[in-house]
Amino acid sequence: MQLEAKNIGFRYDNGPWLFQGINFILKPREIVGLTGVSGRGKTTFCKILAGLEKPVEGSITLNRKELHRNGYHPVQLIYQNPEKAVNPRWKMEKILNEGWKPDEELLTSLGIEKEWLMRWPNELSGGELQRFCVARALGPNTRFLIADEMTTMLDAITQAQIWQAVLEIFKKREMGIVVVSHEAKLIQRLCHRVIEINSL
Ligand SMILES: Nc1ncnc2c1ncn2[C@@H]1O[C@H](COP(=O)(O)OP(=O)(O)OP(=O)(O)O)[C@@H](O)[C@H]1O
Repeated sequence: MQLEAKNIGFRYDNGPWLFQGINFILKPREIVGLTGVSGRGKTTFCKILAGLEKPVEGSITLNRKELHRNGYHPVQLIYQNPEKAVNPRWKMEKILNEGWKPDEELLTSLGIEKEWLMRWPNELSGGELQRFCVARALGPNTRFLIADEMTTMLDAITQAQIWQAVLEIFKKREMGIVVVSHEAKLIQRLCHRVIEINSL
């Protein structure tokens, strides 16, 4: 099982190319850091990897097969801002169970309190909301996780708790993870290798 980006090129509308000719392979049990100057297209590349944006050139394959957007996607993306990733008209319980039903053990390891399930998204802090987005993304069919500044907005304790829970699942399930972060220390601590988007 491998996630492969082949010869990827992208530009918005008819604007300048953000990047071209990107080749990248992510394997199970691998954590890869993705860095690069702001605005070079890290988030855009993450969206392409997760099938949320179509590349203008090249292809994304999982086990050499093209990915389709119907059903639960095996490549899950977590953004920096959880508010943008949830439906504000749904209560947290519905948001959590959108793709699968996370078990108690996962909820506890992510520090999600039962009482939060009955709230609306705007009744939770950013850190509390992000825990839900992480739980939602870690369904049994997730093979690759793309963490785009996933814990950037959070304090050090919440950041550590979330990463500990994610790393446990990473080991159990033999997933692959891409970590986008401007924090050199976090990248150094988590990643087996680091790539720069400009040099891909
Ligand atoms: N929907 C869009 N339409 C047009 N341009 C866009 C769109 N989304 C992003 N861009 C532009 O594409 C470029 C790359 O954006 P992207 O968010 O991928 O960069 P990034 O490397 O992740 O930046 P940062 O590190 O600041 O998050 C930016 O110049 C941005 O303004």
